[in-house]
Amino acid sequence: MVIIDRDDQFPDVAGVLLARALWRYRSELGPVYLVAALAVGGTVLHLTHPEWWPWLLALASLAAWALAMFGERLGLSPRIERLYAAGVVMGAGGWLSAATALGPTVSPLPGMLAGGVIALAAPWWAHRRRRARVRVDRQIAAWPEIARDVGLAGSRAQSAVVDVWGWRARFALARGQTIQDVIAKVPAIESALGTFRGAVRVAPTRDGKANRFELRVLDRDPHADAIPWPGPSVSSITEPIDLGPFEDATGARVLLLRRHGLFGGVAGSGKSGGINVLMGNLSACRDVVIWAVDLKRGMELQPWASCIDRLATTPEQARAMLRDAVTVLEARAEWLTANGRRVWDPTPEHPALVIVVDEYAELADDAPDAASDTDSIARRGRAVAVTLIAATQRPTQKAMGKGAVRSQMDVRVSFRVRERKDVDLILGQGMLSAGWHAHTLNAPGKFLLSAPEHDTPRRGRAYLLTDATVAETAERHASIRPTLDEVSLRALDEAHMAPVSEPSVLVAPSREDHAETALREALDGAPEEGLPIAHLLMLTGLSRPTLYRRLAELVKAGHAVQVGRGRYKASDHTP
Ligand SMILES: Nc1ncnc2c1ncn2[C@@H]1O[C@H](COP(=O)(O)OP(=O)(O)OP(=O)(O)O)[C@@H](O)[C@H]1O
Repeated sequence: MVIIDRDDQFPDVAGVLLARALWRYRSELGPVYLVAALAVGGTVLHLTHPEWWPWLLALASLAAWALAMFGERLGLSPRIERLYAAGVVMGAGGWLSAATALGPTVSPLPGMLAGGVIALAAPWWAHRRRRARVRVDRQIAAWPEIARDVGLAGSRAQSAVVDVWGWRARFALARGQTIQDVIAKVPAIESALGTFRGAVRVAPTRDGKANRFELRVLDRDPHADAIPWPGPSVSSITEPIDLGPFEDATGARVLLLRRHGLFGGVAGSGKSGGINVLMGNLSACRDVVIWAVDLKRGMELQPWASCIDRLATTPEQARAMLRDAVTVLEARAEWLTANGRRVWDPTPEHPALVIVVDEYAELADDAPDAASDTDSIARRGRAVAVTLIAATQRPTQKAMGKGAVRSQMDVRVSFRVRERKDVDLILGQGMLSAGWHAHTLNAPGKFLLSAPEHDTPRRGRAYLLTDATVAETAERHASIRPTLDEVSLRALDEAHMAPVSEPSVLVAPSREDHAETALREALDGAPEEGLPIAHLLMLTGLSRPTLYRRLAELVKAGHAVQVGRGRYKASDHTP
């Protein structure tokens, strides 16, 4: 409000206000300014240089042609925008040359000017990007004030662009301010800019300068629709796995070699979807053996069974599997020491072992005595490429067991959480206040990724695998799954030999001495607890990889079952 008393210089103040309004609304008033410029220009040129009209016409035609052909270089990317710009230039130039030759008041020039302006101004006023640009310019102009109000005084905008989702701008920070300060102020910035909640993103600039940041304000959510999985992004565990795109369409790629991972989020937030993306990629890697624990009776991971070397669906199986994983870990560590090596480099012959545990809390509840094994894997698994991926709703210390498992998780993927404090639980202490607002994720599959190479909160959306995609992918990848290496298998056999009781039915090779028949007979005659690999090797005379491959095929075909701890029997056998 402006209060003017009699002694004030009213015309001055009104003039300033009017000039300000004319400047502030320059974009909306653009067509009016053009009409005024044409009328004045036409009058002056008619009075001074009426013979210039052919030049003006030629110039307008040339400019219109250039805009139509090369307007993209001036930022007029859509064809319709280039044609509009060319039309305006041609219309204005044509009118100006006519007014220069004949005089602007000669009929029908005034009518043409009025009609032309109305026709061309309508799309100008309605144009979405122009209006967005104007809004952005105003918000950027107001930034010094906004910055002061939200506690970032001294920061300033350097550039801004409007894009399909909204706009983004690059800012310079005042001395001593950091990007973490900005991230912590995101809700305040959203309020000051008048956006909807969750519309503002803050990220480092591409050059990585500590005193710069990029602000992104979304009008539309790039993650509004589910994103179909495009297929595996890796063929080796040594490559980073793409979980889904961030909002700028770059992939949320994360390396899982020598890293343990935690996937957290409330029921229905898309954890299992995230695990499916992971399984789709891991199963495509020839240098990974996958073991999995799914105590929901295999509901989630069963569709991947043909790619999973060992699937535990009961607490006993899980306990045995984790004990075996520690055996593998120790054998590999010994082998590394004996061979003067520091780390286990995964290859198809020496694969990494990744153990995926769905709903980790059930494991901690139903098999609490496995805690020391998970603890060992978490602490000592990295060098020997034995890693743990846990999915859970709330990774409280109770849900994660008593050990150090949670603190050892290097990769954290947080889907939506119910309460703010759960952010720190999944992503780590202090992450909520550092701006990792997983409680604001508003659709299943949206996640925040924290890993050594991902240290700022960027929203991703996991790819979605349909049931048909899972079935088809699992079937395709089943044939390329590797078996464990000799070092690990030998250690497992040795560990299993000791407590193995003799089979209650003695199984002899068939009369034809055919390995295949021997294997079927051995499985048929196996005791309830199954026959160990060592016995099957002895009975069939097959090489270890062939035996494993044949067993996997028999299991897949439903002729044999893995009873646990490297023991097999026929699926329909009667001991
Ligand atoms: N990435 C995604 N994109 C789109 N929709 C998804 C995505 N992930 C999951 N959904 C949808 O959300 C639903 C629940 O997802 P999901 O079963 O993965 O959740 P969850 O967190 O594993 O839940 P629970 O803990 O109960 O198993 C799915 O049925 C699916 O329709």
